[in-house]
Formats: sequence, structure tokens, C-alpha cells
Amino acid sequence: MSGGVVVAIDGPAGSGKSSVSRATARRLGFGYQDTGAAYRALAWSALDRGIDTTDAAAVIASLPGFDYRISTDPDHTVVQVGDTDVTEAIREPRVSAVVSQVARIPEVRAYLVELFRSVIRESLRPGIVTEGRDITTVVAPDADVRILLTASEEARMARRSLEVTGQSAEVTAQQLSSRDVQDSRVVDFMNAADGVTTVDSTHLDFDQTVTAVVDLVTSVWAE
Ligand SMILES: Nc1ncnc2c1ncn2[C@@H]1O[C@H](COP(=O)(O)OP(=O)(O)OP(=O)(O)O)[C@@H](O)[C@H]1O
Ligand SMILES: Nc1ccn([C@@H]2O[C@H](COP(=O)(O)O)[C@@H](O)[C@H]2O)c(=O)n1
Repeated sequence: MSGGVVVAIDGPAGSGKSSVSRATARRLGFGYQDTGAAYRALAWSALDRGIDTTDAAAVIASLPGFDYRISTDPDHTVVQVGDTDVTEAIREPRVSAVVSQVARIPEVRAYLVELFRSVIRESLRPGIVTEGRDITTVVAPDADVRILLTASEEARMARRSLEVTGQSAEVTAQQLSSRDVQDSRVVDFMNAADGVTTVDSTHLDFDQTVTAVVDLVTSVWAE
């Protein structure tokens, strides 16, 4: 693992993992790794190449040609597949709708877990915040700080609806909920594993949530 502080954050869709992790990394001068971006980029790439995302063998066959890059600078997160900047495209509802289909394939998970670990190992900053669904349990179970970031389904849906334009709040809420149902068949990100601290942001505003996470990290860092 990295010589710096490793912070692992998991949680359901819309719990604030990416925005809170990025803000935490900024405050602490750490790197930031969004692992969902890799699953999204693989799903985007499959759609782009006309690969059926329900065809596990075809998705697995696409892995060796999957030329994925992500920067770990929290001020400048760019996601690329080959020469294409897919930073925005991977957030489109058409990608969110199929990403769980590629994420449930064990070979895909094994491949990406190794990639995530290498990013953590190669980080040159004093620490790195990595967020996703299985970071506290599979990718970095020995991380210095392990957090499950939660919020009630109502709060998560309301926050996500504020972001998504062009479709009704009901459709957005339904997509978020169905993605969680599919994803939780593969990894448990609703319950904190042993040694993982839960931060429930339901009644916290954004800054209070970031402060809660930063405080947890600095309490370990100061030791
Ligand atoms: N404590 C909070 N209070 C209010 N809004 C918040 C809070 N935490 C996060 N948000 C907002 O909620 C929205 C969803 O957050 P974010 O995209 O970081 O979630 P996520 O867990 O990464 O979601 P996904 O897994 O779907 O990518 C964002 O608009 C973010 O600014
Ligand atoms: N560690 C992870 C991270 C993500 N996934 C899958 O990717 C999807 C998109 O993730 P977001 O964090 O951007 O919402 C998510 O729905 C999972 O299917 C994963 O399996 N493990």
C-alpha cells in the first residue's frame, strides 16, 4: 500500500461519497480516487463498442483493450478511455442504467481491484482517499481510516434529484434505488464491516459531513 495515509470510503448511491471524498482530499492535500468512475468507463466503453453489457464473456473479452486513465488530483478529475475524455459522459443516465451489469462480473471486479490498489500504491501525496462500494472490505481492508458514508434513502434521492435535469424526480429516485438493489447483491455497502466507522449525513449539511470525515482522518494521522 501507499506510504501515505490510506482512507477508504464506501456507501450507497447518492450518499455523498464522491463529493465528500473529493472535498476531504482537497482539505488535506491528499489524492482522490473515484472507483465508480472505472466501472462507469467500462460500461461506457461497452456501449460505445456495441458490446451487450449483459454478455459477461464479451465484457471480459474487452478488458485487455480497456485503456482507462483517471487523475487523482481532487481539483482536476479527468477520466479518459483511450484518447476520449469521458468525464461527463460516464455520468449520463444511459451509463448509470447498465453499470451494475458490468460491475457484477467477478473477472471485471478482480481486474479493477488490482488497478485501484496500484493507484493507491503509486500515490505520491501524503495520503489518498479512495471511495466506492468495496473499498473498506476488499480493495483496502487494511486502510488507516475506513468509513461507511450513509444517508437515508429519502435524503439521497432528494440530493440526486437536485442534480439530474431532464427527467422527473420519480424516475431519478427509482434509478438510484434499483442500482442499489442490484449492487448490494454483489457487495455489502449498507452495513459497516468490523472496524469501519459509520458517518450518517442525513441530518448534516455538506460542510458538516466533510468536517466529520476530515476529523476522523486527522485523529488517525496525528497518532
Ligand atoms: N451532507 C450533505 N448534505 C447535502 N448534500 C450533500 C451532502 N453530501 C452530499 N451532498 C450532495 O448530494 C449529491 C450526491 O453526492 P455524490 O454524487 O457525492 O454521491 P455519491 O455517493 O458519490 O453518488 P453515486 O454513488 O451515485 O456516484 C451531490 O449533489 C452532493 O453535493
Ligand atoms: N467500488 C465500487 C465502485 C463502484 N461500483 C459500481 O459502479 C457503479 C457506479 O459507481 P458510482 O460510485 O459512480 O455510483 C455502482 O453502481 C456499482 O455498480 C462497484 O461495484 N464497486
